[in-house]
Amino acid sequence: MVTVNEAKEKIIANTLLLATEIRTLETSLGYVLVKDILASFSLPSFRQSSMDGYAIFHQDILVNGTALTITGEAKAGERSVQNVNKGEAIRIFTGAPVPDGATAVIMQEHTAREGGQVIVNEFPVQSGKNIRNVGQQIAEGAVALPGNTLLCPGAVGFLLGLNVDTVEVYKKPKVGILVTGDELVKRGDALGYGQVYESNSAMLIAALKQEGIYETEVLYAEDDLDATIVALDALSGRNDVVLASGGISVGDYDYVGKALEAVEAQTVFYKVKQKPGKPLLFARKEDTLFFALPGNPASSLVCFYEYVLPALRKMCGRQDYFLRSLQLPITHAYSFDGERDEFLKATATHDTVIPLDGQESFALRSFAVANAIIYLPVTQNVVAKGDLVEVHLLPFS
Ligand SMILES: Nc1nc2c(c(=O)[nH]1)N[C@H]1C(S)=C(S)[C@@H](COP(=O)(O)OP(=O)(O)OC[C@H]3O[C@@H](n4cnc5c(N)ncnc54)[C@H](O)[C@@H]3O)O[C@H]1N2
Ligand code: MOO
Repeated sequence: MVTVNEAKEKIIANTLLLATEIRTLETSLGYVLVKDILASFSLPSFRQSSMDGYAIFHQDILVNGTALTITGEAKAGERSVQNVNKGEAIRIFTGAPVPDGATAVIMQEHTAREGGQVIVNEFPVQSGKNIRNVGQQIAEGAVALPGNTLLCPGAVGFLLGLNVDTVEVYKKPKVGILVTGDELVKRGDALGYGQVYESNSAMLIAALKQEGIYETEVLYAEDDLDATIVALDALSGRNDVVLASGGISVGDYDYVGKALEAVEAQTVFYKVKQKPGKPLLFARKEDTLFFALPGNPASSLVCFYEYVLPALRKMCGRQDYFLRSLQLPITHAYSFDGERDEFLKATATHDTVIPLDGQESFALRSFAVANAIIYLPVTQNVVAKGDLVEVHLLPFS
């Protein structure tokens, strides 16, 4: 039996980076860059107006109400290089190239048009006003995004603006799920006495999708050692991570531990001082990781978020692999006995955390509305209303 922190350390120490691949930018959301990306040209690549108005030479404006002669027009997409001379103005629009000689753009609202002239109702005018300079966002040759950046929608847009069309990223893992339990019934089938609908595989697949992991497969094994070995062997041969659901406790029909031994996966730890999820087993065979998740649905999901998800994120190159953690005051007093740290399903608001009713490991009802997990180590087994507690935010929050 290991502590929660020991379990996390052992998992992270046994998790290696996956291979890399080249992806188009459009399919790279949620992937992590392997190397720095350099800007192959400056952004903006030309001096750009940030307003609709008039491009002028700012030193022409010596008093409020100065009149300038309009000599041309520059709209966004203008391809010819224009020029502004002293005493002149060029009508200009947002995003258009600023004519040579212009040192400021006066926004339209600060001007009045009188025939061929524009009256500038602004004084003094700063040099560079409303002009985006070449390279103001990023200069040619500079690091546009460093290696290890997790690609978000903003990153996709930024890189496309730099004409980057493919990126080298860490692959996402293939995940195999083994479902055990003779009491389980597939959805759609009639539910007999003593049976429950199999829901862990769909729940785990949903949690994987939230991480952008879509290459998943599910195998079912009846409560039988040989069947469990055959299924585990098949899954371990073609996946980076294998999640087993159920059959990991001490009952006569719990075969997952023995089957892991039979497929020569080395147990790194079995059992964690925690509630729920005590019988969690973590094993490794070469680069393949095995997590035997306790069958109780809430135990399975807590173990997924606290242990599996950090490993998956680390494999994909992420450096912030644990759930985001913060301290919040708890809204209700809570205490527990025993020697196991507790994870409580909870609702976190911007300034408090509410522990939910229904913390039993078979109950998913609380998880269905939770956006956070409260982590209470045994050293904090009595908390009063308002005490600060450690809160782990779930990915959807
Ligand atoms: N004598 C002991 N008994 C148990 C201990 C213990 O230390 N000594 N630990 C308990 C704890 S804690 C947990 S958690 C469970 C874990 O047991 P298993 O991993 O072997 O899980 P199962 O027995 O297969 O199932 C438990 C429970 O969850 C339901 N289940 C399982 N799989 C699914 C699924 N895919 N979809 C929906 N529901 C599922 C199953 O029907 C059971 O009700 O062991 C305790 N016992
Ligand atoms: O892992 Mo168990 O979840 O304490 O029922």
